[in-house]
Amino acid sequence: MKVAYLGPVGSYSYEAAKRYFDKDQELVACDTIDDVFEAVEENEVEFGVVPVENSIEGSVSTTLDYLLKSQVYIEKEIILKVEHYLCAKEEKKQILTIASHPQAFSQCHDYLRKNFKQAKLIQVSSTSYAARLCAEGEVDGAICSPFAAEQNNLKILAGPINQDNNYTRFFVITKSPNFKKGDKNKTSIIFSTYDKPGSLYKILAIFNLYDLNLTKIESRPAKTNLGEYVFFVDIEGFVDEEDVSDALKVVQRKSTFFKLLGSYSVILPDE
Ligand SMILES: O=C(O)C(=O)C[C@]1(C(=O)O)C=C[C@@H](O)C=C1
Repeated sequence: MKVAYLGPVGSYSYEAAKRYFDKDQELVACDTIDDVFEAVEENEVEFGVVPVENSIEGSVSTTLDYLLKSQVYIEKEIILKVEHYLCAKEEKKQILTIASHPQAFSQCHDYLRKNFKQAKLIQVSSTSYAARLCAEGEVDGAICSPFAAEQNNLKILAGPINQDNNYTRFFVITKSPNFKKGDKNKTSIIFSTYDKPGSLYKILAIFNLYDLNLTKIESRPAKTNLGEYVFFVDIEGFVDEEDVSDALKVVQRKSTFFKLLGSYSVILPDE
């Protein structure tokens, strides 16, 4: 079985994939999140692993947009504690350019403002690719994990340099889902509603009626007209539970658009 992830080896997406899949699965590195979704959609791989949300920086919009437009489902959620380090080829090198993923730069914003206000920040597709560029001498420093630093023979100059409580959620996506219940379960949907007073309130009232806890609600542009939105909602509970399935039936009836993204269990971070 093949599993696509945002590569190269040593990205946090790689670490997330390693947490869920065992050695028998072949991990296939992709250059971008778009490539991961396309590899799954085009049946080149059975599964993909993509970052979806970070506790400091919020949602990964590319992932949300693909969840909306592609025919893939969420099979599992993996939460990782993310600790970023500033790494370089040599300890004494002056750091004028630093490469990393935009999410990682945001998660280390305070440290960078304080210590590297003058440095040029170069956004690249993943933290492990940043480590590779640094090893190749393209940039002076990289923000990445200790594992990515080790893979690329980089030295750790400082870290963890991210803000506290830095966690990222990853989804395992697939075209043929096998919704399996675990200890901690969630169900994710996308819906849109009418452009009328109280429409969103009425949908939220359904969750209230069935006593369901929402763990996330976020609006994204529907990409139709300015001011039209879709809502991404995560609900605590599994689709085979009566309250969840009954609530979703009513939500679907009251929505102008409805998509079930999946019902899945969550792998919590190692502390
Ligand atoms: O660059 C990586 O290592 C990734 O897996 C991407 C990503 C992200 O997009 O959120 C994953 C986890 C961290 O929050 C920073 C970057």
